[in-house]
Amino acid sequence: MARSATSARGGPRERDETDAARGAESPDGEPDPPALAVEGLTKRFGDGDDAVVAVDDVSLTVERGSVVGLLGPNGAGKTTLIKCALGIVVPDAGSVRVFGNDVRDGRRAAYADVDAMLEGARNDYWRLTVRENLRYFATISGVDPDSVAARHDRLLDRLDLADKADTAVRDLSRGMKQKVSLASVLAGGAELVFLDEPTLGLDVESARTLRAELRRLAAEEGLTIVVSSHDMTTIEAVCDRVVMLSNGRIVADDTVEALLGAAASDAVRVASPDLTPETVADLRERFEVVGVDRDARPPAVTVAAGGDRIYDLTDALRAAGVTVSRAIRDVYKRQHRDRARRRRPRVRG
Ligand SMILES: Nc1ncnc2c1ncn2[C@@H]1O[C@H](COP(=O)(O)OP(=O)(O)OP(=O)(O)O)[C@@H](O)[C@H]1O
Repeated sequence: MARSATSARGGPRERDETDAARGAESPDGEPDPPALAVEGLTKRFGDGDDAVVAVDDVSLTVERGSVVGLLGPNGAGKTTLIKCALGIVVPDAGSVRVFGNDVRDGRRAAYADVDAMLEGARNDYWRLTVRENLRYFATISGVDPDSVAARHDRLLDRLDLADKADTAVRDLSRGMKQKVSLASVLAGGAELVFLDEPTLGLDVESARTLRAELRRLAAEEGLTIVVSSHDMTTIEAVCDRVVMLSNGRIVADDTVEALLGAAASDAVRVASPDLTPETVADLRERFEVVGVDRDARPPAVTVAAGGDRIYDLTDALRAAGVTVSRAIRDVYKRQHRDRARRRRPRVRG
């Protein structure tokens, strides 16, 4: 994947650390609008038979202070969705509101508190030291770097980079460079941060460290984060909520616990008002259907689809026009436990 970078923030403005600590309610007592509200977003690339609908009528709200994961296989539309949200790619249809500001009414206001790391990296300046990079990115974000010096110290400390603060980035390991990328994105005090495949290219250990530090930073700094990944481990470790994309559409939106728990248990109980006997029959041809609950509201089907098979399942559901309301694992576990108990032979003494 190409290395690219962005600063989605608006033009220069005076800003200090008190901005970042804004409350969740406006002075008139009205609840603040969500950090991100995307409505009916569609983006098509190409024309005719070659056209690809990368993002297909996606609506999504991200509340302030939440950490939301966009999960899906390569080509699912995660990067395009993020680029549309950032105004880097112009959608064919739909609207994007950032902290209540419609981006069509003015990018500067909408993106003043937003920053992003795209496609796994940010173009840090390898000849500059770590701290110089943070000061540089704060400056181009419109923030006086001296006013956020304490924040930079804290970031370096949290990311275990303090003793590398005066080292040129080119002399750091791949994992450390990635942490500098993350610190650079956070250097200007953005409140809404998009991280597209933040652990891309990292070895297992570095990825684990970055995930843990990201989770901690999100909690400590009260950030709103949208993280995209094809890797469930990253989403599971960092996010509260997961939005699963397949072929440009949202096929599931639930807590990480519910959705990834379902995948880990090798089965998914899918509830949807769109489930019909025909859909279930189609699913039986490709998957092991271990339970059908037609009387549930909405109806539900439990399908064996562990690991990457969950992507096949979401594709099949999407092809059948089924939008998943909920996916959970406990019912499946209970069913199996009960079935196993029924099958267990009695041992006579
Ligand atoms: N600039 C472009 N021109 C043409 N097609 C594109 C362009 N950008 C993305 N696409 C296509 O749109 C679809 C979604 O791509 P996108 O990069 O958004 O997916 P993704 O989920 O981020 O996957 P990956 O992790 O592989 O980047 C893919 O079929 C991709 O080939």
